[in-house]
Amino acid sequence: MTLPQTVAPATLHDYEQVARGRLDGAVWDFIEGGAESERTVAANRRAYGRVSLRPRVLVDVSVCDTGTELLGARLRTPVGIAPTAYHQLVHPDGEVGTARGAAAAGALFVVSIYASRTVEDIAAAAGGPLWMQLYWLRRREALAALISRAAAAGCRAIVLTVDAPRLGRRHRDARNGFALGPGIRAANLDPALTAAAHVPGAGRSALATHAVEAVDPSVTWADLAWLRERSDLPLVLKGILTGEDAALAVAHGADALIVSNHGGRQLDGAPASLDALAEVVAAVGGACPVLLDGGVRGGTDAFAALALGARAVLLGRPVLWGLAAGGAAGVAGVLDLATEELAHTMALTGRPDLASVDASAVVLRTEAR
Ligand SMILES: Cc1cc2nc3c(=O)[nH]c(=O)nc-3n(C[C@H](O)[C@H](O)[C@H](O)COP(=O)(O)O)c2cc1C
Ligand SMILES: CC(C)CC(=O)C(=O)O
Repeated sequence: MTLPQTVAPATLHDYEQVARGRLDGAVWDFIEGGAESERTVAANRRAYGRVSLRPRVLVDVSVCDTGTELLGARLRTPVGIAPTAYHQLVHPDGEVGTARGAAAAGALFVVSIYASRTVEDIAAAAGGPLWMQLYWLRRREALAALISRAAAAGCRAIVLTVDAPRLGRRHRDARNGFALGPGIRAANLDPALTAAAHVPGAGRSALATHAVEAVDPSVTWADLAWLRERSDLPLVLKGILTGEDAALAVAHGADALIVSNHGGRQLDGAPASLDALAEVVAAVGGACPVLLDGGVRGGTDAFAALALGARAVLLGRPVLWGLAAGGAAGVAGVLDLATEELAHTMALTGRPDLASVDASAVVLRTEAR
């Protein structure tokens, strides 16, 4: 599928407009919405407005190289795909389309535990590195089975999301009584495990009900050893927002961290991920790569996060906009556009490669109180 002829997206928000016109209102609310007052959703975006760039001039920028390395894999772009659930909500190809788009753009794809296509089908369509994201399920044998399956399919890292011992209170989904339709399911889990996600109820989100049943809120740092015993794959922790937890993650041998507030969908009142980045990078002290997601809506945002110490940035909602707008071509379009914008910002700031995109390239002002 290709984008309609009449649409020539110039920004990621142009994809958002196309997606909005195509999606059912409750699905749209599920994607766009956040927890409670959605103030962290807003904070994520506002933070990029407080960034000033410090351009250097008379630097040879005839070639701007966005290539990078992450956990041993070469990537054409540091802009990758954050794990988001149930891609078939927005396009029939689901995560297979997303994997094709990521391959076309040379980008990392982090596959959600709630992918609506099997990890084997996704891997067959992929051309670059895939990482598998997990929530800590109460049923540990299901978790162990999925880890083995992901490794056998060729996933190169396990990403454990640590900011969701329970699901954020998402008022839009509760009001909509949001539930999954019969045609969409978590393709990599036993259907019994996600049955509750299909049962609508007035005034509540079926996904929230399901998460209470499925996810173990008692898990602690000590349990990471259990994961380590089951897999040699690098372990990435997603959802770190403080220096204290970053230091604990390093002490527990994490191979990478993702600074993330889950796109403002978990703790309303959590800081903008961009504001949390410097604290985490300082605590990690170069021990492992730090990635960031949350509110990245173009190459200039990516540039700011990279300058403040992120090795890569991940897009959540924009990838779903691209998939809804044009399947694999839409996903590739979103990633290519963000990467082109990044290269453009690198040229205009006199930073021809990512090594030169350092702290001297930006000023992040603090928010006035
Ligand atoms: C519709 C949707 C579903 C998501 N599903 C997951 C998920 O299954 N696992 C996870 O770790 N994070 C999930 N996230 C959070 C994203 O990985 C990411 O942290 C967030 O979307 C980044 O913010 P952005 O959307 O502003 O780019 C989801 C986000 C959205 C919007
Ligand atoms: C199905 C949900 C639990 C996925 C998720 O993490 C989210 O919606 O933010």
